[in-house]
Amino acid sequence: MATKLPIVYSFEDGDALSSGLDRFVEKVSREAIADHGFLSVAISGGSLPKILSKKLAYNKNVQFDKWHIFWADERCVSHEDPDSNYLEVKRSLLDHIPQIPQENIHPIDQAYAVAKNADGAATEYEQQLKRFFKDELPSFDLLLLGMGPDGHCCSLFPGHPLLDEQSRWVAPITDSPKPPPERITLTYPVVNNSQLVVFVTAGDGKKDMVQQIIEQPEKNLPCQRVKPVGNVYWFIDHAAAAKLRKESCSEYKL
Ligand SMILES: O=C1O[C@H](COP(=O)(O)O)[C@@H](O)[C@H](O)[C@H]1O
Repeated sequence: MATKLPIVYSFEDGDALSSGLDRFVEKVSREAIADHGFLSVAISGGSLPKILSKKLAYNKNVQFDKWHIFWADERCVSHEDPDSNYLEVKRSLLDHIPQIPQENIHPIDQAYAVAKNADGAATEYEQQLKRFFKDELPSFDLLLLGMGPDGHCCSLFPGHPLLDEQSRWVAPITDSPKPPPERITLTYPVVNNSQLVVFVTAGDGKKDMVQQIIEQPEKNLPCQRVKPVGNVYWFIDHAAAAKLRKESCSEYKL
């Protein structure tokens, strides 16, 4: 079977990137809700939540009351800690959208996180997924992922044994090269059973890695191992796209 190439959209600046992403997410949400009544989405931390929320948090055309929000990875810290991916998504998105029912927001368990018990937190999060997806391998409508400067996504780091995890849906990590060391992450069986994956990244500091990931597939970096059921999209700004060949980018149209 032919390998599907990622679809790359490059935008003039941060504002244009957020607007383009907003329209795309609105469309994915509308289609998922029309198809099965809800949108299941897992979101990363890092720089993504702010870029995502800039426009989406004020979008009145999205049926947020039908959203179920999960985390693609999380750090084992309290929900009030500045390192918490939950806190970042809460502040930038959830606090502006009261329509999302509290029971539709699915963060990591606080007690395990505060105790830095990554194994307990991963096991408990897997239970949350089992309840929501009725014991079937999770099939998110949408994964919104960031990309670290080393090419990591979720908390799946280059060269780490977790890249080969096949049995757990959510895995603990206690030696993350990027602090904090204790985290949990979705694994590839779940990531690659998603319907759509959207990578979002911006800035000059990401341009070398974006070029490698898009134009040197043989590197087998963590972001390159993401092969969902549907397409992989990249939403980036011109600064992050600076080293890409023109042919690597597509015209953005919905
Ligand atoms: O540690 C993490 O880093 C990545 C990338 O973050 P960024 O700030 O370079 O965008 C993020 O996607 C992941 O969720 C987070 O835990």
